[in-house]
Amino acid sequence: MTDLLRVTGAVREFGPDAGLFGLDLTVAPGEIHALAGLNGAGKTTLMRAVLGMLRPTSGTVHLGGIALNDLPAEAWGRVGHLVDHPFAYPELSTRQNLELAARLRRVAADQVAQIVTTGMADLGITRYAAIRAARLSQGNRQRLGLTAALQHRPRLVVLDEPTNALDPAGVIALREVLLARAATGTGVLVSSHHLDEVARIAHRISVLNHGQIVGALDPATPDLERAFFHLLHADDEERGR
Ligand SMILES: Nc1ncnc2c1ncn2[C@@H]1O[C@H](COP(=O)(O)OP(=O)(O)OP(=O)(O)O)[C@@H](O)[C@H]1O
Repeated sequence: MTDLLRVTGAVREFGPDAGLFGLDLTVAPGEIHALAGLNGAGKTTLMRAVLGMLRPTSGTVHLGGIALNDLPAEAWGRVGHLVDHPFAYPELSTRQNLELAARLRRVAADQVAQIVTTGMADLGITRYAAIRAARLSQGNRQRLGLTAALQHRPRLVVLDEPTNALDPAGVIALREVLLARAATGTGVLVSSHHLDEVARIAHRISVLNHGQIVGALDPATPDLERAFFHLLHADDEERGR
């Protein structure tokens, strides 16, 4: 089966210790692949490279077997992402923002209302449908961004620290949506600092350190935190740090 995402040898150096340094990664259909790593390890940079927001100086990114440069515009309608801060027009309501997001993802006009209604219910923001984005709390703004990333039922989902600012109910709602989507073949690349939460949803956890994947964690490992630091320390020792 073709991987929904394949990154091969991605390099993008910002400095001797910052960027991506020959990174390989895949996401298969139905797989939730989590990235864990300390601040500055390169998780966001990797996601930005995957989404064409920055260009690796070498290496390749393929989505559904097609190189990023050759990807037809409509293929982006099968991708959903939330990287950096959730974007929303402050003067538009939650529903209006989501309608726009759906149209940008090429959802047919006669399906937009239904998709937005279902998306808001999935992430628990229906009661804020008529509220202007400028008035939303940080967590509800995050839910709006997540709904925009997920409502059009993309085949590949890329989420950078999606539980940021979410309350426990939001964390559970997101978990349920991601698990349900993966069960129907969606591939998910997700970064998080919350190893316990990652362990609940991920099929695979890759650990990034200094722009490289230095190992994998088994989500069923009882003491994930310990295993995570063990991998990091072993890598740092190898690098002589
Ligand atoms: N556009 C840029 N110009 C220069 N340096 C950059 C740029 N983007 C990222 N970096 C640097 O690359 C490194 C990796 O940053 P990145 O944001 O990918 O880390 P991260 O793993 O997502 O960290 P965090 O967990 O803090 O979000 C950092 O040292 C960062 O300062």
